[in-house]
Amino acid sequence: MIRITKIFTFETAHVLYNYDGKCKNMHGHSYKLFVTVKGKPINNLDDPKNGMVVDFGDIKKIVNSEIIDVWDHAVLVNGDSPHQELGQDLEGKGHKVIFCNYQPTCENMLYDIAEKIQNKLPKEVQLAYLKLHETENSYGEWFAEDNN
Ligand SMILES: Nc1nc2c(c(=O)[nH]1)N=C([C@H](O)[C@H](O)COP(=O)(O)OP(=O)(O)OP(=O)(O)O)CN2
Ligand SMILES: [Zn+2]
Repeated sequence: MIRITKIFTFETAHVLYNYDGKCKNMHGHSYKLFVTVKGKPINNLDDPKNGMVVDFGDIKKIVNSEIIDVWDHAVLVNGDSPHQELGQDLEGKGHKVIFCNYQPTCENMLYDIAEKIQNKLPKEVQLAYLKLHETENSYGEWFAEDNN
């Protein structure tokens, strides 16, 4: 079994409803996301993907379409909180708003990312690990063995 990792960056704003610190204010991060999948490398001379667990390019397509294209330069708001109104106001003024059904912390974003990616991976490949940096010094991790 081999693990392979692809790294992504995206620029996203968020606002934490009822948080007791500076992040109750809308602000942005240059998020850095590490996506690690595991599987057995293909061993077949006739397969163009010979030697690969999965083509890095295929991971890129999945993560881009599920996460990066959706969240990049958007603002994440907790749609299950009074911030729903704030989000609607911004959206009405032409801004890109993502209404989450959770508080958009690093932790909850990881759960969401894991669910979205797992649903799209080929069946012979498993999501093994995610790491999401909010800042250079603050990050969360998701491990398959903790969540399956
Ligand atoms: N457990 C969590 N704590 C905090 C989260 C979070 O998602 N999970 N988020 C925030 C803020 O959104 C933001 O990330 C600020 O975090 P923090 O590390 O406190 O910010 P700094 O600017 O001090 O970061 P440095 O990298 O240390 O400069 C708050 N807490
Ligand atoms: Zn933040």
